[in-house]
Amino acid sequence: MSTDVVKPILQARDLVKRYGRVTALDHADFDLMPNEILGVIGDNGAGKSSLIKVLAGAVIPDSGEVLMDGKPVHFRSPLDAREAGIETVYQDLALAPALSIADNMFLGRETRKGGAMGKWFRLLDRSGMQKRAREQLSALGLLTIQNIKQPVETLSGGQRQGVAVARAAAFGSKVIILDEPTAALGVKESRRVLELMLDVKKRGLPIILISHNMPHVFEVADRIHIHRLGRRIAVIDPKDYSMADAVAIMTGAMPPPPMADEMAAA
Ligand SMILES: Nc1ncnc2c1ncn2[C@@H]1O[C@H](COP(=O)(O)OP(=O)(O)OP(=O)(O)O)[C@@H](O)[C@H]1O
Repeated sequence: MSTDVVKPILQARDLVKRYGRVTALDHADFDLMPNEILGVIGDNGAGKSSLIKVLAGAVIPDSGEVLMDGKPVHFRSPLDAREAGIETVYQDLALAPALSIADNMFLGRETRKGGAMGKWFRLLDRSGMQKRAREQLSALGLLTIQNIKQPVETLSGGQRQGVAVARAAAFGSKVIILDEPTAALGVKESRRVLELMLDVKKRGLPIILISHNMPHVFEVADRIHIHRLGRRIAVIDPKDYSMADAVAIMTGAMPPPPMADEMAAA
């Protein structure tokens, strides 16, 4: 057996975030291991979004620290987190409906043509972007989206989610955060998005999955972080607990198991 200790790729320690009198994060900890899908569950208002926004650079905590590969990082904006390799797909997806799939994939990160003319006129490298978008979608098995020039508004909800996840996978070099990726989808579309997540994981990118959908979380997550009243109260292996147990821990009806494995990993 290998004696190497696998270290978390992304961590948070002792995060506190207050909004006036509301304490959204109350000394919250977090650990994401390389190459895992980590489910994050918790009741409404437990502080999941606040936690994820700190990790994504969208919220600056009052205190506590975030570490990547064991080193403290100080995200002042979502751009800082993106530059560190963390890509977040929020529920609203932030896609531009009238733009094509390829344009959406490169939104805000357009590549420009080389050569004197290209540089002078800052010409977009449309064919290059389309080629990369096609490669990315096909690598993730999303080839049913046939035409890369098709406007995103003509796609189904599941296909849009696919584009958003493919974009995150294309640019996220370290971590992908998915906030309720299946919330607005039907059964078949949800299935494709869950498969897509497993594909992304197979390609070596860890995923943080925030979801209220227990069957989805239990289906794909390697571990489940349970958040309650602003902090992590447990991390469970879905093989060892039932969904009913997870909900009971989440709502305080059942005491959380000790955090021993987390202590060892830290
Ligand atoms: N920008 C804000 N201003 C004021 N209060 C906020 C803000 N963001 C979050 N809160 C409060 O902080 C607490 C935690 O909210 P948060 O959205 O992080 O929880 P959540 O677990 O993601 O909830 P949900 O599952 O309902 O989305 C809640 O009481 C919420 O009302």
